[in-house]
Amino acid sequence: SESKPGLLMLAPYPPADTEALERDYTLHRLWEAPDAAAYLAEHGGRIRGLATTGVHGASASLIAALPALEIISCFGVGVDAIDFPAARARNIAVTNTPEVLTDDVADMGMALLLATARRIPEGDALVRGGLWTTTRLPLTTRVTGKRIGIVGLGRIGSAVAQRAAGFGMEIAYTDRAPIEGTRHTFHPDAVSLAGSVDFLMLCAAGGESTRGMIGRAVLDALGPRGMLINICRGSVVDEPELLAALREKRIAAAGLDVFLNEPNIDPGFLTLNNVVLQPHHASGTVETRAAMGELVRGNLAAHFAGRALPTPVV
Ligand SMILES: O=C(O)C(=O)[C@@H](O)[C@H](O)[C@H](O)CO
Repeated sequence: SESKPGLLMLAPYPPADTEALERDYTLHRLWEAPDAAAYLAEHGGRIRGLATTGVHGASASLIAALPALEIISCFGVGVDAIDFPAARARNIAVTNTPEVLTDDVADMGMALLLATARRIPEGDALVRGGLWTTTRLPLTTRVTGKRIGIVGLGRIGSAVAQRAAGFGMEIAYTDRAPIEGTRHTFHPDAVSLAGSVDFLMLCAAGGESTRGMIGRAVLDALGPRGMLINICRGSVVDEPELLAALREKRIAAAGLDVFLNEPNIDPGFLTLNNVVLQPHHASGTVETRAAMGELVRGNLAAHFAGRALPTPVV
């Protein structure tokens, strides 16, 4: 039997995190297996832990292929890629990395909002292209004092609100229900919210309950001067509708860190000049990824030592 618990990794972690895990676990790197199904058939019975990411999660079929699985530890706060009914049915613990990434993700939200409103990538391209002597960047859109609508006033949404307040912005939000103790204006749905703001910031959890919630009605309510920022999950947006709204200028612009089918996103985004694109990197700072790695290891170590889990997903 393996002296160190078998740990299956679905996607590479930062090298320092993989090295640290290697010390305490028998690592199985599924992405290196030429035939994943054959690999799981051979080694699945010895896997007690599963190390996932916010994007590479645990399906019901993968969980079924791991009869000895005890814990799923996600390198990320978003657990929409994990099949919870399948995990619960086997009493498998699930953990994630909340809080440590909140500030960086909220910072990316404001960075995308400012880059989109002030057309910073276009200005950068104009100067690099040597066009400054002949071309003027069109006048852009003010952010300070404008109205922002936050879809999902959780940890990240609240951190965005805090930053938006620093820009003197008027803050409104929608969520499943009004949030106790907040002074921001509540809207019962995203259409009503979008109709009353200049910027719509998406900070909702992914998964079935929010899939495609930002569709044509919300985009048309946001309108031809409105801008959409997405720092949560591509699945929250009806992407073909977003592409059409951007092409037809039914909304002014968008700043996007997340998409459907990452990293093979819809090529329709690549030719638009009214969208700022990022490679799902909102938590991608040295500081935050190190803290996320520590939490992943902390949860695994606690589980295998029979201690309380630091950040269980309940
Ligand atoms: O936390 C999440 O849910 C994320 O999506 C991101 O912080 C990570 O980039 C992702 O988990 C990849 O590791």
